[in-house]
Amino acid sequence: DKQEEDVLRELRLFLRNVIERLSLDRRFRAFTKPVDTEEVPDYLMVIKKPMDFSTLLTNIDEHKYHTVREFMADADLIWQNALEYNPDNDPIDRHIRHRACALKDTVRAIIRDELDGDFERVCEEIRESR
Ligand SMILES: COC(=O)N1C[C@@H]2C[C@@H]3O[C@]2(Cc2nccnc23)C1
Repeated sequence: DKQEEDVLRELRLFLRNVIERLSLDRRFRAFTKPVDTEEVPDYLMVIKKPMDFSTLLTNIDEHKYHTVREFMADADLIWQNALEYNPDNDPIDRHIRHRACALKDTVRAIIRDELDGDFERVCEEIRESR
């Protein structure tokens, strides 16, 4: 109904704003677009569900996320994939893992500080009612 659509629209606005702020952070540049599987031919053999900020935005615009929890499941893939694909003890891998951990902490801090628990509970109620 109208009020429920207003809640879901507010959710999309919040999620878009989170991604926009992450995309402005130069530490997270490697996470803004899908890993180029022509440059990295084995990527899809290792990583079963690639994810990046541009794909999250597309998913938001396609109304794929009805709760912050559903969004977080995909957002977490970004840093989880980076830790999985870049495990080596060399400076390049360690650098991207450091950024992946920074992304994990930053997303959690934004959600903790800016998401009202009552708002997420309303989103979960709407999703369960459908
Ligand atoms: C989130 O980003 C990543 O997990 N990666 C892993 C890939 C391996 C390495 O760095 C990435 C891109 C790349 N392209 C060309 C040659 N080598 C690389 C970015």
